Amino acid sequence: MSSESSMDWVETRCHRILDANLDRAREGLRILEEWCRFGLERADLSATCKALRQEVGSWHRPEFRQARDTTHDPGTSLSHPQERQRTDLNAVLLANCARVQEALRVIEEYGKLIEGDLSDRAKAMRYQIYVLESQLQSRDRLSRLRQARLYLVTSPHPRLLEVVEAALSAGLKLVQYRDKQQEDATRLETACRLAELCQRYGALFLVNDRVDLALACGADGVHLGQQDVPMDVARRILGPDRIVGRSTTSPEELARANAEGADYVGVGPIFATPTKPGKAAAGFDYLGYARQQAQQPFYAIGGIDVSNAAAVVAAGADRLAVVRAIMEAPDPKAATAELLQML
Ligand SMILES: Cc1ncc(COP(=O)(O)OP(=O)(O)O)c(N)n1
Ligand SMILES: Cc1ncsc1CCOP(=O)(O)O
Ligand SMILES: [Mg+2]
Repeated sequence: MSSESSMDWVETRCHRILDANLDRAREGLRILEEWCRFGLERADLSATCKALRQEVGSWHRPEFRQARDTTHDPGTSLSHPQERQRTDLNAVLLANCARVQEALRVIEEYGKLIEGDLSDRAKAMRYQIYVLESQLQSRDRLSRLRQARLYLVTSPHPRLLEVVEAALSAGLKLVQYRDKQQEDATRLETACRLAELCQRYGALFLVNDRVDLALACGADGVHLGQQDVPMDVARRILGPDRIVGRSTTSPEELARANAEGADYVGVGPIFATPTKPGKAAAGFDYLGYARQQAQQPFYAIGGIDVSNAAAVVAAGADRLAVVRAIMEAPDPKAATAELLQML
C-alpha cells in the first residue's frame, strides 16, 4: 500500500466511525427527547434535546455517509443482553445518556484526525449531556417520590438487609437508613449496601441526618430534622438533583420547610412512640393542618402500624412513614404489603 493510499484507508475508516457515532448520538438524543416531550411534558427539556439532535445532524457530512459499509460491519448483529433487559424507565434514560456521551467521546477523539472543530463541538456537547442527565435524574427522583406512599425508616437490626429486602419485595419504593449508634465506618458500609439493594428494586434510598454519608454512598437524598444541617447547606453539598426531606412537628416548622423548598416533609409524631422517646405527639390536629398547608408530599410518622393506619389515613394522610411496623413485624413482607394496600 502506498503511503497516500494508506492515509486514504485510515481516513475512510475514520469517516465510517464518525458516521456510526453521529447516528448513535442522534438516536440516543431522540429517545431522551421523546421522554421529555411525552413523559415529562417538559417543553424546555424536549427543545434542548431537539436542538442537540439537530446540531449533531448538521455535523454529518456526505463523505461520512459514503464511507458506510453496513454489510461488512461485524458490530451490527451484536447486542448486549442488558440491552434487552432494561427493566425500568430510569434504566432506559441512563443507558441512553451513556450512549450519547460515549458516541460524543468517540466523535471527539476520531474527529481530531479529520477536523478539529468537530472534535471541539463534540466535547462541548458532552458536557451539555451531563447537565441534561442530571436534570432528568432529578425529575425522575421527584416523580418516583410522588408515587411512593409508604416510607420505611430503618432501625438497627441484626438482619437489616434481609428485612429491608423483604419489604422491597412487597413493593416498597422508599427507604431511609436511620442508625444513631453505629460507628461511621460501619454506617457507611451499611449505607452503601442498602443503596445498592434499593437500586436493585427501583426504590429511592435516603440517609437520615448525614449529608456526608448520603453523598458518599450515592444515596438519592437525605432526611433532615430541625437540629440537623440547614437545608441550603445540604443542597450545596448534594447538588440540586437529590431529594432533601425535612421533619416537621408544628405549623411554624412546616412554614419554614415550605419556604426552604423541602422536597417532602415528615409530619409527626402522630402518636407518641418509643422510637423517638421524649418527643410529644403532634396528633391529628397538626396532621389536618399539614394536609391543608403542605406544599409538597408529606408523610405521617410516629406510632403508625396496621392497626391504626386506616385512622391516620382517614384523618388526612395519604402517605405513611413507619419504623417498628415493618422493622419489628414478625413478617416484614406481609406487613409492608398490608400497609401498601391501605394506601
Ligand atoms: C420521614 C421522617 N420524618 C421524620 C423523621 C425524624 O427526623 P428527626 O426529627 O431528625 O429525628 P431523627 O430521625 O434524626 O431521630 C424522620 N427520620 N423521617
Ligand atoms: C423518626 C421519627 N420521627 C418522628 S416519629 C419517629 C419514629 C417513628 O417510629 P415508629 O414508626 O416505630 O413509631
Ligand atoms: Mg435527624
